[in-house]
Amino acid sequence: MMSAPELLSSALMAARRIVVFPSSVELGPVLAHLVTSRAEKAITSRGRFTLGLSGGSLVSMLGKELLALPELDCSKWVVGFCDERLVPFDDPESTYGLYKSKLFSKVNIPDSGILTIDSTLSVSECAEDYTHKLKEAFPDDDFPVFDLLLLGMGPDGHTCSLFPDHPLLEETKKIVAPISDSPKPPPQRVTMTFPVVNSARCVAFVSTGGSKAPILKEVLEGREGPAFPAARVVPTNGELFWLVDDPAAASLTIQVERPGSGAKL
Ligand SMILES: O=C(O)[C@H](O)[C@@H](O)[C@H](O)[C@H](O)COP(=O)(O)O
Repeated sequence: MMSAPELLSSALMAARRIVVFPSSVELGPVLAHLVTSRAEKAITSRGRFTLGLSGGSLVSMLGKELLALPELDCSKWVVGFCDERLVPFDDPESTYGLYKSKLFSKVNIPDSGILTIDSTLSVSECAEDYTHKLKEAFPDDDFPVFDLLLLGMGPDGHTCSLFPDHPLLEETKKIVAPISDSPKPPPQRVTMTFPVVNSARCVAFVSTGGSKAPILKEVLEGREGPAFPAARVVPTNGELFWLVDDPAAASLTIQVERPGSGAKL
């Protein structure tokens, strides 16, 4: 018989869907469909779609795949950033700057629907200012409940700007936290905290490439010692997807889904 913690852990695993594609070519359109299907559902239920974005390879993938859709309507989207680097928007390291050139400038998201950081502030003021913007956008929630958060994972198991062994992993009160010692440059950033990430209605990780295989195995199949930040993403009431390609999934021994072409999540 399973113990209570084992039962809980197996229930959590059951809610998690690991979906493996041969490559980004097949993964991309499924990701785009996940975004638009959750958008449609959210707009029908609540009149708007709230989406949290991350940097890394997601920027180009989303730019390409969303712009390939024939009738993309983003007029009711509210977009925030799961984390952001404290650099000016025209700096090549700015996540907002990259999304602006690859996506925002080409779709009809209203400027008022894009929740950006103020990069002129100090890192702690920037976190407070971004907290204020999120509270205004989600006045009814203790922690903002995004319809969909798109996350990446670094080779060290970080997600958002929540890095292994960092005190921010234990944050339970703040919505947004400053970080000034990020192990990955640039060092100054702001990040959503776990209470926000785990409040989302749906969270989808996108992780591709063979360099992710060892960490993906540890994150998804467990390891001795403290869980990696990416493994601590377990939405309380929401869906959790891991969309990965074959090279990233190469070391996995747990059960995964391998959908055929035209799959919808
Ligand atoms: O702020 C950052 O330094 C990056 O955005 C980073 O957190 C990225 O999201 C992951 O490293 C995943 O990167 P890939 O999507 O390229 O795998």
